[in-house]
Amino acid sequence: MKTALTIAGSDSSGGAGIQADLKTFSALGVFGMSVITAITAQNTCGVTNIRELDEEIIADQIAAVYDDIPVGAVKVGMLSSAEITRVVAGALVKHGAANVVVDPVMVAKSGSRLLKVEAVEALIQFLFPIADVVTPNLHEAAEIVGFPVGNRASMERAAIAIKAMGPKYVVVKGGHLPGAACDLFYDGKEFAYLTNERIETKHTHGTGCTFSSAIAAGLAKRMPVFEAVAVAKRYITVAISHGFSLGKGVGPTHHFYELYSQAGVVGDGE
Ligand SMILES: Nc1ncnc2c1ncn2[C@@H]1O[C@H](COP(=O)(O)OP(=O)(O)OP(=O)(O)O)[C@@H](O)[C@H]1O
Ligand SMILES: Cc1ncc(CO)c(N)n1
Repeated sequence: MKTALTIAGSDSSGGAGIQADLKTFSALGVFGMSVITAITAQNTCGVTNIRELDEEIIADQIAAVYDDIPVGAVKVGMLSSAEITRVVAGALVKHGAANVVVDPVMVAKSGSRLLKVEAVEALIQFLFPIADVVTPNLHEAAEIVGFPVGNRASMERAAIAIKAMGPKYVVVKGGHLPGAACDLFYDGKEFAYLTNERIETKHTHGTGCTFSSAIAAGLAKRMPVFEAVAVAKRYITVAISHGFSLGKGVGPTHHFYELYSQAGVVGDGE
C-alpha cells in the first residue's frame, strides 16, 4: 500500500486543510495519515477562530508516524507560527522525510491569516531547503520574494528566486490570474506551463490544498515529479468542475473516486 502524510491545519467544514488532503489521498488510491498543527473553526463563509497545537504534540505525532510506518510522501500545509514551522522542519529532517511537498499556506480565501507574517522567514529558512516541491499561489509567491507576481514574466522571476531558496522544484499556481488557469513548473533549468481553461465557479474552497496533496499522492506512487504535477493538475481541474454549492459561501471541490477513475487520474493503490 502506498502511503502519504499531511501535516496541516484542520478545517471544520471539510473543504480545505487536513480534510481535503485526506479525501484527495483516498480518491487517488493512497493511504492517508495526518499530523494536525492547528484547529480552525471554519466554514464556507470564513474562519472564526484558530487554535494552534503545542509543539510537543506536533513533534510527537510526526514521530509516531515515522517511527512505525513507511511514509511515501508528505505534504505540509498550514503551519500558523514560526515555532511550529521550526519544529515541523526539524522533525522531518530527524526522520529523513522524502518526497516533501510544501504548500506555503498564508491566507484563507476568506482573507484570514493562516501563517503569521513573522513566520514567513522561518518557512523560507527551515522548510524550503528540505522541500522537493513548493507550490505558492500568486499572493504567496509575492510575499516570499518581495515583489508583485501577477503575470507570466513575474511568475518566472519568482520561480527563479524561490528555487534559489532551496527546493528542488517550484510550481507557481496561476489560479488567481485573469484568463486561463495557468501554473508554472520550474526545475531550475526550464519552465513548463500547465494550462487549463478557467472554470467559471465560485466553489473553489480548498483548491490549493487539494492540488498539493494530489502532487504528494503522485510522488507516493513514485511518479516522476513533473508527471505527479501534471496528474494533480488534471485532478484539481475535475475537482473544481464538480465543485458544488454547500453552505452559504464558497463551496468545496469534489473528491469522488468514480469521477477520477473516469477522468483517468487514478492509478492502482498497490
Ligand atoms: N476557476 C478555476 N478553474 C480552473 N482551475 C483553477 C481555478 N481556480 C484555481 N485553479 C487551479 O487550481 C489549483 C490551485 O490554485 P489556486 O491558485 O486556486 O491555489 P490557492 O490560491 O493556493 O488555493 P487556496 O485558496 O485553497 O489556498 C491550480 O492548479 C490552479 O490553476
Ligand atoms: C486549515 C486550512 N488550511 C489551508 C487552507 C487554504 O486556504 C484553509 N482555508 N484552511
